[in-house]
Amino acid sequence: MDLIIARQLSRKLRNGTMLLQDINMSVEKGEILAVEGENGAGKTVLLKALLGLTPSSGDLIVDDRRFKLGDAYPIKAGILIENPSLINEFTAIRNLRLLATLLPQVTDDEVHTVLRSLNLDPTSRTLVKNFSLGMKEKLGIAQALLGHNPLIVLDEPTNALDDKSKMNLVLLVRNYRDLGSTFLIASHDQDFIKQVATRRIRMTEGHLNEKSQLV
Ligand SMILES: Nc1ncnc2c1ncn2[C@@H]1O[C@H](COP(=O)(O)OP(=O)(O)OP(=O)(O)O)[C@@H](O)[C@H]1O
Repeated sequence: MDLIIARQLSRKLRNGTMLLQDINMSVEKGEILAVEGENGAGKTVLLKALLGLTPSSGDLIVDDRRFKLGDAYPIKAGILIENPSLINEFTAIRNLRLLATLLPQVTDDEVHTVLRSLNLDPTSRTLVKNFSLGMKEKLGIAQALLGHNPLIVLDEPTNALDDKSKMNLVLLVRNYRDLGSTFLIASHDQDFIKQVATRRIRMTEGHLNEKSQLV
C-alpha cells in the first residue's frame, strides 16, 4: 500500500532553474524510506514537495487523495526539516507541551516518555537557548515523533548527534515504525541510513537516480 505517490513531480524557479525534475516515486505504508544524496542534491526540496510545503508541478497522491498546493494535507505528519522550531526562552518540556496543545490525543505521559526516549530530562529547568546543538536536534526529533503521526519526516536528523545518540535514534525509529508510523528520512549519513532504512533512494542534481524511479 502506498502512502504517497509522486508522478512527474517537478519544482521550477521563476528563473527557469529546475530544483526537482520529473520525480516518480512512492512511499509505502510502514517503510523507513531514506533519501540519500550529496549536499545540494535536492533532498530537502523533495521532502517539502512531498509534504506540499513548496510549490511543485506534477501529481501528488497522499493516502489515496489527490493533493494540490493550498489543500489541507490529507494525513497528519510529524516534521523535522532544517532547524527545529523551538522557543528559546522555554524549557524542553514546555516546548513539547506547547506542541501537544495542537495534538489532542497526546497525553502529558507521552510528552515525558518522548523526552526520556531521547535522553532529555523532562524535569530539567535549562532553557533551550542554553542547549547544545545535539540537545536542540534531539528536541526537534522529539517534536516530530510526538503523537505517533502516520507520517514522520526527518531531514538530516543526525547532523549534531554522537554515535550513541544515533544508535538510539535507529532503535526509536524502528520502534515507531512497528507502532504504525511511516518514515521518510533525508540524510547523507551513510552509517545511519544503512542501519535504519528499509529502502533507499538516491538523488543527484534534482533527479532521482534511474534505479530509484518506482512508479
Ligand atoms: N527556494 C529556493 N530558491 C532557490 N534555490 C533553492 C531554493 N530551495 C533550494 N534551492 C537550491 O536547491 C538545491 C537543492 O537544495 P536542498 O536543500 O534540497 O539540498 P539537499 O540535498 O537537502 O542538501 P543538504 O545535504 O546540504 O541539506 C540547492 O542548490 C539549493 O540552493
